[in-house]
Amino acid sequence: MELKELLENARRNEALLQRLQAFELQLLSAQSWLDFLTLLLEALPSQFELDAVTLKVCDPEGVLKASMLQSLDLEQGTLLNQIEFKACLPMVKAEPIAPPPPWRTGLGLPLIRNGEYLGQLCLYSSNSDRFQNGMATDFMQHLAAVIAACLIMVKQSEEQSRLALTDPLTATENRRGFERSYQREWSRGQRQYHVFAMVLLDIDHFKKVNDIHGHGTGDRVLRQLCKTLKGVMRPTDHIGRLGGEEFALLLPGCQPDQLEMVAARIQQAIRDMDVRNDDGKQVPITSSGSYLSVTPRPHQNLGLADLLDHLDGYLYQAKGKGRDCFIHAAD
Ligand SMILES: Nc1nc2c(ncn2[C@@H]2O[C@H](COP(=O)(O)OP(=O)(O)OP(=O)(O)O)[C@@H](O)[C@H]2O)c(=O)[nH]1
Repeated sequence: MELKELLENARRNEALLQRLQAFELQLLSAQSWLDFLTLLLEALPSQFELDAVTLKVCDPEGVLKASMLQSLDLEQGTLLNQIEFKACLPMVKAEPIAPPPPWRTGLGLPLIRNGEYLGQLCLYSSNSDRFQNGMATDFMQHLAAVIAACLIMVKQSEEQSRLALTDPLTATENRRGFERSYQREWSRGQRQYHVFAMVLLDIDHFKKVNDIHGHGTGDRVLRQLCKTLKGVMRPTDHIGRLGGEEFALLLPGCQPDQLEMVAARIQQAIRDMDVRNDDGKQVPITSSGSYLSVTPRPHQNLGLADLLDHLDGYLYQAKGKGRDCFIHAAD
């Protein structure tokens, strides 16, 4: 190789190294799946002239997928189309791989952290010279090591955020978590003219349950209630424990004409709960609630606190009507 060519190669490598280092720094500051996956699946291909990047991850228990689904909202969830979640993956080396059509060349990079094989990053190009057998892959292996470390860090950071937004007794959203879901649903509703429903419900005479049967039974009622609610609601619905025995439900896409039926179903499911006290005796449970259909409009902002205040007035009426009663919180 001539000197001029060698110098030219060295200059190209130096420029690539600098771009990789800048990219790695961005990756290291990612704290959410959205940041991490956007960098990996969108910024990486555009900054390094790749035609496609896919990620295969070892996820035998489905924990990673659940974490990503929970963190990303519906529109951001399209990022997951570029990820394959596998129960187990064969170990690969950092080397060119056969690309799926229409790509001409590909490079597979193993993601390994502390000896644990986490998955594989696949880079594809339509340039037939891009990835060739025998090529040096040390820069890219360094990038893969940083990606593997970031994958673990983001997973931990997301888990901490999830815990901060979750009620420990019932594993439903706490007030902060529910506030976040509400904000997201409100924004999505504004963009897509989506309607959603809100229900505020409260267990009747819960103080008596605690007083007569003890706090252990009271806690069991709360856990059973949330399990029951999950059974009659859609997986995309939200349950928030606002405090004590008061819960708010957010049902995206629930049409106004279905809401009364949905509320009646929830009320009946709570009546049908089979909760036992410490002596195995059945504890009858009823609840009261209020419900409302919400249509977010552009340039309007109805905060959760105002909406809950509104629902609370009707919940108070439902209690006044003798409890075991759900009321439509019409304007
Ligand atoms: N077991 C248990 N009890 C709780 C928890 N959080 C709040 N509580 C109890 O819930 C009870 C709520 O009582 P009240 O607000 O008087 O309501 P209520 O007895 O359900 O009466 P109505 O709502 O009017 O039907 C209180 O006794 C609280 O101590 C909890 O995490 N576990």
